[in-house]
Amino acid sequence: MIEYEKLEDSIVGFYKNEVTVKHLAESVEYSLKAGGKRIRPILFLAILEGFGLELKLAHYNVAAAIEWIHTGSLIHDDLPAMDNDDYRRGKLTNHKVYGEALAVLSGDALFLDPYYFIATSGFPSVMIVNLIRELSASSGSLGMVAGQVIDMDSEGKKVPLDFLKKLHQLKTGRMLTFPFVAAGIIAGKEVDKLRKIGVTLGLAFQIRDDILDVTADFESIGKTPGKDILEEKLTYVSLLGLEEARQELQKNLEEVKVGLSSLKSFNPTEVLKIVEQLEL
Ligand SMILES: CC(C)=CCC/C(C)=C/COP(=O)(O)OP(=O)(O)O
Ligand SMILES: C=C(C)CCOP(=O)(O)OP(=O)(O)O
Repeated sequence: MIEYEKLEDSIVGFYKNEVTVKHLAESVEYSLKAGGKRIRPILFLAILEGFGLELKLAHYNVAAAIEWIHTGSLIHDDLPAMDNDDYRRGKLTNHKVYGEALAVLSGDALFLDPYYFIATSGFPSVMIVNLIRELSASSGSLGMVAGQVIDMDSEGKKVPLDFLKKLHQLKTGRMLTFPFVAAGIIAGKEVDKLRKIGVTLGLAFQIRDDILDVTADFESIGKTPGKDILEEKLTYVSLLGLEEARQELQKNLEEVKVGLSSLKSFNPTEVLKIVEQLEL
């Protein structure tokens, strides 16, 4: 059973107890504690359990590291130089409260601290190297950052669906694929198959976010709806329309479910529940 309090302790404990620069710790904690669905760390822990592993502190710490990079990316994504958003997770964005300089540095901390946390997790050295390689490739210039650059370049442009799919897979998909790959590395199980499932889930997740931007209200998403249209963002909805975007979401989620059910020595029940919650 995932212990959600333990997960929260791993996510905020390092900043609360070990970071001595007070306003840095406060700014990072503000964004970490603002809420958020925690889908990436929860997926990671649920996959480990699906393979029959008993969850230990080191697993919770890797889960926290995933949430740190994700939260750092949201702080940077909201900056005036990027999406210029005032609200995130139902609260004012980090730069609105702490100013742009500390917001940039808080994001920097959240991008870099995971490597310290994973390196000191106590896993065997080879496993640590593999986790670090995958996390860097998922979040840096081979993954999320590349996706964000392409996303910014694409504002106001019309491009083929394949291009948008690639963009979504880099910007959002990689950080949702990492929980699958990391769990595979730690459990010593089918990493290639898990990676494929993660890529599909990551794409589905961003299609869902594109749909919610048009259909949801502030209370349910905790951020200003309608921003994609305002900023002329390239989305599944702008390219395909709402109905086809919904169909694409469902198609990808079904593919994920089939993939999960095909894994050997794996109980997919809990992970399937998370996937089903993404249906709209
Ligand atoms: C390196 C950086 C800064 C990466 C940001 C990655 C990311 C997933 C941003 C959110 O996407 P979005 O803008 O589509 O979502 P939201 O609607 O939540 O802002
Ligand atoms: C990748 C995208 C679409 C940005 C938001 O991610 P989440 O929807 O997971 O945001 P939180 O719940 O963590 O706030």
